[in-house]
Amino acid sequence: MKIVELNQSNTILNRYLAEIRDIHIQKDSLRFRRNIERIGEIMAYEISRDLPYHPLEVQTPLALATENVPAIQPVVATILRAGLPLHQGFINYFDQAENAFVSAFRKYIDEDHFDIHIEYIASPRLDGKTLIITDPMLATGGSMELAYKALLTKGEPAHIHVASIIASRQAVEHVKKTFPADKTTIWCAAVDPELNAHSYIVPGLGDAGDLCYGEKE
Ligand SMILES: O=P(O)(O)OC[C@H]1O[C@H](OP(=O)(O)OP(=O)(O)O)[C@H](O)[C@@H]1O
Ligand SMILES: O=c1cc[nH]c(=O)[nH]1
Ligand SMILES: [Mg+2]
Repeated sequence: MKIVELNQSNTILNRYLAEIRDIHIQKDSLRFRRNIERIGEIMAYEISRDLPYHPLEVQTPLALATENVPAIQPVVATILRAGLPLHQGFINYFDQAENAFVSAFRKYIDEDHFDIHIEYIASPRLDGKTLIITDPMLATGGSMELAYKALLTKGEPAHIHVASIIASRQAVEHVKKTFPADKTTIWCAAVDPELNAHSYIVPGLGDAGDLCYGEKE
């Protein structure tokens, strides 16, 4: 399975990544959401390199020009709620994309134990399409796996791009085990080494959903 770790290259993405991790800057929730959206735009640009292309003739005021443009538009799926600003970044670039939404949230049984609940799915048919599943945090990988399984009820995609901003090493291994190796690519801005007892990514950034939209009860 191909795994792309974008912070291994020096680009402006690393500035936005540093800002969403920063305990002081991340308190500005408008900036936090906008940084996540900007990272989504950059990830969409990077993933666009992997799409099929075909030549398109366009009429300029002076003559015909030919440009190679993406031959397909992906389906951009996201996991509510923290995925929303990342999703917006993706569709800023893939502006003709179809969209899918899945809800997944951790329901804690006690401090360190939780079940993941999927209660909502809205998706087009996925057969033969390129599916991008976006979620800023890939901690255990459980939400991503369950969201993918829920999306499979809408058909079998031809290719799957898993796009997360911060993934734990453990979650990358989990996706490798639970997604089809021959047609899945993992894209992340950073791979972090650990999970804590609460299954939060360390160093990570904290709770992405709460930082975007406030604490939930
Ligand atoms: O890899 P996992 O261990 O499943 O954890 C990652 C999930 O946790 C976060 O969502 P959360 O459950 O906090 O919901 P929220 O977006 O409503 O805050 C995040 O956006 C992922 O969906
Ligand atoms: O580190 C983590 C893990 C799950 N969800 C988050 O928002 N952050
Ligand atoms: Mg959350």
